[in-house]
Amino acid sequence: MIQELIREALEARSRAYAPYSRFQVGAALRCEGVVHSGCNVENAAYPLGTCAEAGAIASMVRAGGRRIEEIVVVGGDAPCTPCGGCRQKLREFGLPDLRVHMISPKGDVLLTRTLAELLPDAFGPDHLG
Ligand SMILES: O=c1ccn([C@H]2C[C@H](O)[C@@H](CO)O2)c(=O)[nH]1
Ligand SMILES: [Zn+2]
Repeated sequence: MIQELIREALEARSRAYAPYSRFQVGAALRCEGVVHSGCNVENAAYPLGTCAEAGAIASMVRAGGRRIEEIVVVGGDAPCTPCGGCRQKLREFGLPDLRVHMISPKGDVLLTRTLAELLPDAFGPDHLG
């Protein structure tokens, strides 16, 4: 189960475009049994760079998916915890109990957190009723 996500996250990371930070990130999520992945894509206009999580979410939405069931993120040797913006993007399609696994470049799980732990008292789609 998580093994496929780990494999795909590592594969995505190998395609990252990160010439400025040199920090390559990959993410892979499962939605209705289908795995979607993404990598960070930086830009010479620095603020326009996009995160790996955003790429995986865009792939899921393009395929018609709306619910993230589990996600794996891989960056460097320390757990690559999603940035604040990505936590909010995950909230759009993930329930508070969504498991976010952070793995090492070797594929070992370093840290697992729920989305609620990463983004407590989140503002989400429910607020707009
Ligand atoms: O969870 C994260 C954290 C960082 N990055 C990217 C953004 C930027 O390209 C590089 C350095 O911050 O890593 C991600 O893609 N996901
Ligand atoms: Zn991010």
